[in-house]
Amino acid sequence: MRIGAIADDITGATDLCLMLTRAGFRTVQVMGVPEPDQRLPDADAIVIALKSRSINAEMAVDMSCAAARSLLDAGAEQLLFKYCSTFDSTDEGNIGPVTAALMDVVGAPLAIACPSFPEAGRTTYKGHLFVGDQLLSDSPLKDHPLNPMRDSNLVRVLQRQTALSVGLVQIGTIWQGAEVLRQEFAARQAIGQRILIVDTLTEADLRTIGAACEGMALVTGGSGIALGLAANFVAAGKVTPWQAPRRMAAPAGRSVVLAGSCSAATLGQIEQARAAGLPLLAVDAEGLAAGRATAAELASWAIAQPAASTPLIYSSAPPDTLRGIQHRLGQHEAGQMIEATLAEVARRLRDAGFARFLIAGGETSGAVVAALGVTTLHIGPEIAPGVPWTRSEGGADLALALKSGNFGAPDFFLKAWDLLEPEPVDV
Ligand SMILES: Nc1ncnc2c1ncn2[C@@H]1O[C@H](COP(=O)(O)OP(=O)(O)O)[C@@H](O)[C@H]1O
Ligand SMILES: O=C(O)[C@@H](O)C(=O)COP(=O)(O)O
Repeated sequence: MRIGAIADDITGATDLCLMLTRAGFRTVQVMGVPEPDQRLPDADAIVIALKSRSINAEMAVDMSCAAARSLLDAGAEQLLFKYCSTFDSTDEGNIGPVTAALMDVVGAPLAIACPSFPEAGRTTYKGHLFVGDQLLSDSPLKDHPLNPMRDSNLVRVLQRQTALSVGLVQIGTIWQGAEVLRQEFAARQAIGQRILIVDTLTEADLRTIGAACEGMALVTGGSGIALGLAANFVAAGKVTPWQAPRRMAAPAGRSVVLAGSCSAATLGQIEQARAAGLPLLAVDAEGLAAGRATAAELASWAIAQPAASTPLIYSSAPPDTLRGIQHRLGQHEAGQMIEATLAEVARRLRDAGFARFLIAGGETSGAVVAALGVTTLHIGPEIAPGVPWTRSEGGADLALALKSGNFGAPDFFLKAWDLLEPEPVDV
């Protein structure tokens, strides 16, 4: 194994798997911290998907370190800690505490923090994160249900989370190339800086940063950073690039979309699906809390739709509605209740013969996949930047598209299915 990665949520993990696959790596996604006797699959990269983004920092540290140790035991040459390209975290963590703990695990004196993913519009300039043309703090991420991002200055955000000294390497240094950047890393280390936010505007910058990180035991960032890291192994002849298939064989069975993301992209995708005439059902959060609505009813509604249709069940709500629900039910309580409900719906639909699931939302996907008993995902074709089709192993045999709430074009819920082939075709 060349790269062993720990992702703080499941859609982030599939995003990273797709990036590594694109770079020619045979990549497998494993769900949760492996059991001590669990043999990890043979692959160029293994990505362990955790659900550690929004939990308490101590638990996130424990899980991440355990995952790191299992990757190192399985021979990983370089560790990557993958978090969101919008740096989703709170003042308590978990990016800072997990980075610091992983640095201890591998004995790294310095780590970079590079969330940028220019292809998805995430860039960093003078340490400020942009989402498209907006500062992070002006973007829809300011209204995220669990990790509202209201400060774009990543040095400031990260410094609030860790006692380690956080520095910034600006774009001008990156443009001087990998060798100068490596010297800059050494100079920063010499003055006591331990974690460096690195500016990134383009894919070329990611490649330069990746090249400068060759041989570093630990790198942290979004999926974009994997581009350059993987290229190092290919250039060194350690990985023979593999061409991923453009379509994927999917098990026979009905299709459904379950959306628990309240991100602007998901809200737009729901409206496009509505306009296209997909059968749609909104989850009544307050009804669930009061026992007036149940997962069983939601699942029965989907089962009753025409077999050839793709029903869509969503809890997604715009910021004002969301704030009202959270005010009445509690932020985490509401989130967990909805995650548990959509997970239960998924389990019931699987039992009723649904085999093709499109799930919108990282936390939502984590809850659904756990409920379905899936342990491993094989990466299939790219639906949109950051979102591949996957096929499951462990639990039932399913085609799963796990969409980060923020990703995908408005017609994502309509077009994703076009990449699936009926069996038999090799995955
Ligand atoms: N109507 C709602 N009211 C309150 N919380 C909600 C509602 N709909 C979804 N949520 C919660 O918001 C969170 C969305 O996070 P996530 O699934 O990671 O989406 P994203 O990928 O957009 O970040 C989940 O915990 C989900 O249960
Ligand atoms: O890096 C990204 O933007 C994604 O890979 C990701 O982590 C998104 O998280 P969710 O929006 O919670 O799915």
